[in-house]
Amino acid sequence: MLQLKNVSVRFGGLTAVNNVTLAVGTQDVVGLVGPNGAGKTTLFNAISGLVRPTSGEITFDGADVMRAPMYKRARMGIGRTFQVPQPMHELTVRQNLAVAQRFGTGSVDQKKIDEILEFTSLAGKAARNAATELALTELKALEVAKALATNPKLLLLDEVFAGLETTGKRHFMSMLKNLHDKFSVGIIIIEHDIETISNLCQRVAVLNFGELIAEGTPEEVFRDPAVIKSYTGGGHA
Ligand SMILES: Nc1ncnc2c1ncn2[C@@H]1O[C@H](COP(=O)(O)OP(=O)(O)OP(=O)(O)O)[C@@H](O)[C@H]1O
Repeated sequence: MLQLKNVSVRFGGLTAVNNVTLAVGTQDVVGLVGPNGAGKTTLFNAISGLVRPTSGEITFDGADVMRAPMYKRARMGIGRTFQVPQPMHELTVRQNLAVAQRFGTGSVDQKKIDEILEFTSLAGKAARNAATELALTELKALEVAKALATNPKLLLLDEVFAGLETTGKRHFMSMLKNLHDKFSVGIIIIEHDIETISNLCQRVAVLNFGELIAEGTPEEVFRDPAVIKSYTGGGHA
């Protein structure tokens, strides 16, 4: 469904993503890992339309999306979260979901919003101000809820576990484990914790200095010497 072919993103002299080729289907839950600065978020930005690749091809359900703006990609089914939660200020949790839903689908469906609020354990917080009245775990859940409200076929999750305490992490883990089945979405998840990735994903892709250096099952990838070297600061594999 998502197909990247030789995608590169350069910022001036820096190549943040280098010639990446990757395919992800609706049934896939793929972990995207790699050291800090490896290009993971930039790759998400390229897929969701926040940055334009310098070269390469991106197709979604067979359609070329390289020049499509973010909202068009959202309407085609590419949803995402941001590393730092970005609730819309002055709006309640429910209103945040309604805005996200309109962005992604063109209309508002309160029944679907109720379902998402329930799934993300935010039903009791629906009337709260999203920017000022939520704890970090709830803000992170709202990021996922907003992405779900856009009705994605493919969901890009950017470090949703970051900063959470053990209980919050456990809660998120069980939510994400059900997410794929409940909403029939493919998932690409950026996450640093190897155990979390191994728990959630059937496949892992590893970036290092913008290059895809390994792809396979968690067992295969995390014992690959090139991957271990990249994680232990060995630089270019
Ligand atoms: N808008 C930008 N302008 C210039 N350089 C950028 C921009 N966005 C990212 N970069 C650079 O591109 C490289 C890749 O960054 P990116 O945030 O994609 O890495 P990452 O793998 O997501 O890192 P982390 O795990 O720390 O979030 C870094 O060197 C970063 O400084």
